[in-house]
Amino acid sequence: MDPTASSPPTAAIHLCGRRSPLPTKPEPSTAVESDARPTLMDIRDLRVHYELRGSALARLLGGGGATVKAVDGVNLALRRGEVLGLVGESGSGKTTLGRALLGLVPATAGHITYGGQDLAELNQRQLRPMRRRLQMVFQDPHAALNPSMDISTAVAHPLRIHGLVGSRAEGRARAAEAIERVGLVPAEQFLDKLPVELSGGQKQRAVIARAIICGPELLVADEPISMLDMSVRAKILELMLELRADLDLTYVYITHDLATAKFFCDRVAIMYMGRIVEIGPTDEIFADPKHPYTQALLRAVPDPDPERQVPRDLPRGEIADAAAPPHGCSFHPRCPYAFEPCGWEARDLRAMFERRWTELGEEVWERESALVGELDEIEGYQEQVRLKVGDRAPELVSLLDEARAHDPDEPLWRGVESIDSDDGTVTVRFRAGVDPALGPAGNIDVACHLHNPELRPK
Ligand SMILES: Nc1ncnc2c1ncn2[C@@H]1O[C@H](COP(=O)(O)OP(=O)(O)OP(=O)(O)O)[C@@H](O)[C@H]1O
Repeated sequence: MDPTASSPPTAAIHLCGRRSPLPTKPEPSTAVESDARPTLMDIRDLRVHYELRGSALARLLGGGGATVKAVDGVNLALRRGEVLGLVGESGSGKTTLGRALLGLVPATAGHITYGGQDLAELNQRQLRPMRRRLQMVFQDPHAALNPSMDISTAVAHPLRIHGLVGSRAEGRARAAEAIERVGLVPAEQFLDKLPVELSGGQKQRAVIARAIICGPELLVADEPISMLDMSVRAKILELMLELRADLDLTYVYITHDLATAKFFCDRVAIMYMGRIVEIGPTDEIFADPKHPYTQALLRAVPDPDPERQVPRDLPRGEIADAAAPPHGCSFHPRCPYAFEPCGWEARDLRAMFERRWTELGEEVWERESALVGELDEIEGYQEQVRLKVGDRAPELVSLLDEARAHDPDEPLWRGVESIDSDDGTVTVRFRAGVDPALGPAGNIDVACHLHNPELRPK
């Protein structure tokens, strides 16, 4: 099989499976090609890491602290007027990246250049005037509106925060304009209502009115339709597209839902474990995804045609612990095409044994685990595993040979450089891993060694 071909692999990926009824994608609002647009915001090597303190007992014993690399080296030029989708599984870092772009979470490192300033270097006071140009639309419109504040006060709130209105009457008039602009007409019917009196779709319109009232340039919309009824989802996206054209907005659209990303976005960036692994024009990524993870994501989208058989293969592992990301390419433990430079390490050997014993059953597990020993000791990033088994070393070498012969297509074997036995110790050495960087594959940028001419299999 050609690993760079676009046929999707067999990994199963967790995604929101519900599809929204969507109208036909509208033509782009301007004749200017998306990639000819000027840059609105330039993000360079952005990192947002969270230090976890661990339990008091763990700290007492000298451990417990860990770092979650929620965003880990993102480079991105956001173009004025585009809709950029951030797509990925839960925990891939989409929300953290979106919030970092607005200065809502501090960057650990890197640069966010906007309006001639580096947002990553500004403190909260310095960020404040920028915030009216950078707004967020949250997933849950019910939680986003204060239940005791009427709609006109809630929508006008940002104007007051930024000192952009002189009187209450002026705030109310501006709120009425914004409310009408988002399709809540006549505005008088909504101004004095409390959120509880509005439907979910109406509330999200009010939230959008609040987001546009200060004249922003960028809206980060975090799953803005996922909590709404199917019947109103498409209407909210259509409204957002209209607002983009009328108000010259740029959107970052965060979603699990590839169907809406396909409809709504000019470009999509696929995130995995804090990094963008693929980015490019939406149509091209959907037609010919380059990264095995993107291929798996697209394969996981339910097919509306009941006649078409979509394989439902078992997932090959879960998304890894963000506090201990895999070495090299963080997708390699799940990737059916992983090969020599992808970053093999001790815990991949452990995962191979776990898969083997799950497949072959209890008897094999009992016999082989007694020989291999505690898998818990095969942990973390080590370029080699040393298993001290005394005079049973030849048996263990035979077991590893047998495991390879049983499943020669298992990618791990391509990463094993050598298996040696010496003085009662079996040493499994792995090939050195390389961190994949985003590089061009046609109009798409992809972080995968399969597309690196210097590394890909000949
Ligand atoms: N305040 C925090 N403290 C510690 N870890 C955090 C914090 N916020 C996020 N994380 C971790 O960072 C990683 C990325 O989380 P994030 O919410 O950005 O992902 P996501 O792709 O938006 O997920 P979802 O789709 O579920 O919202 C996860 O491992 C998450 O547990």
